[in-house]
Amino acid sequence: MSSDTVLSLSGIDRRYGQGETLLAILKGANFSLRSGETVALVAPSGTGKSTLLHIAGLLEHPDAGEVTLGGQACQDLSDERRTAIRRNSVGFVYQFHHLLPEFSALENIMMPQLIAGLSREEARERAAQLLDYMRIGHRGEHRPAELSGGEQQRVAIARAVANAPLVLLADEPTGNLDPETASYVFSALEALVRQSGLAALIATHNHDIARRMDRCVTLVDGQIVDYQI
Ligand SMILES: Nc1ncnc2c1ncn2[C@@H]1O[C@H](COP(=O)(O)OP(=O)(O)OP(=O)(O)O)[C@@H](O)[C@H]1O
Repeated sequence: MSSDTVLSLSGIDRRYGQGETLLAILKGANFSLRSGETVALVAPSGTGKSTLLHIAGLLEHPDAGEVTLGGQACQDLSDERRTAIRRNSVGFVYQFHHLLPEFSALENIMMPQLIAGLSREEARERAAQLLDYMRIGHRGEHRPAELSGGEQQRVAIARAVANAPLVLLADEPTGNLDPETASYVFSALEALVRQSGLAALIATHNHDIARRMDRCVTLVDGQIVDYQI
């Protein structure tokens, strides 16, 4: 593993079901992501993109193999330790925003920072900066339901990077938006990732988005392989 590798997956197996319903989704999959690198994961529906992101982000255990995040091998760690590493090292963005409905945009972005131990003042300042960066600084006091889909997703992106993670994992981050809004929101995400030097693995069906990444990979028969668009 090279010294600037921030995420590596090695020999990952993941199966669901058993007997006649056994589905082998990942079969000895290998992947590594370097510091500051952006990678698109483009693969047909049902081939295991979400599964792969969940395993990479320590939300799910593989049946075999090792996930190394920031140089730390994670497979045999306790759930508490895995949760701590996930909180510090990984930012997630999903297709649907998953913002907490009863909190304002600003509070949603503050939340992971407060959990990480920052003071309210520090968290608020960083959240406000991120909202400004995403060009929705004026919507900070609004709750998610009062925001448009594109605005909600920009808040979710800001929340994902609020703790300055090592890696951003995004699962169809603009999949729920119309093409024009998707392009705008993705540009905001890309600018944020590039500006902060974040490494990102982004699952998308959108080839225009995938082309903007440093490289593309796909899933073929449970393996992660390079993909040319
Ligand atoms: N908990 C589970 N139990 C059983 N099967 C599952 C489970 N989670 C996922 N699968 C199956 O594993 C396969 C891969 O699912 P996954 O969600 O990773 O695919 P995907 O490539 O992200 O799909 P999409 O592009 O449609 O979101 C699918 O066939 C799915 O039905």
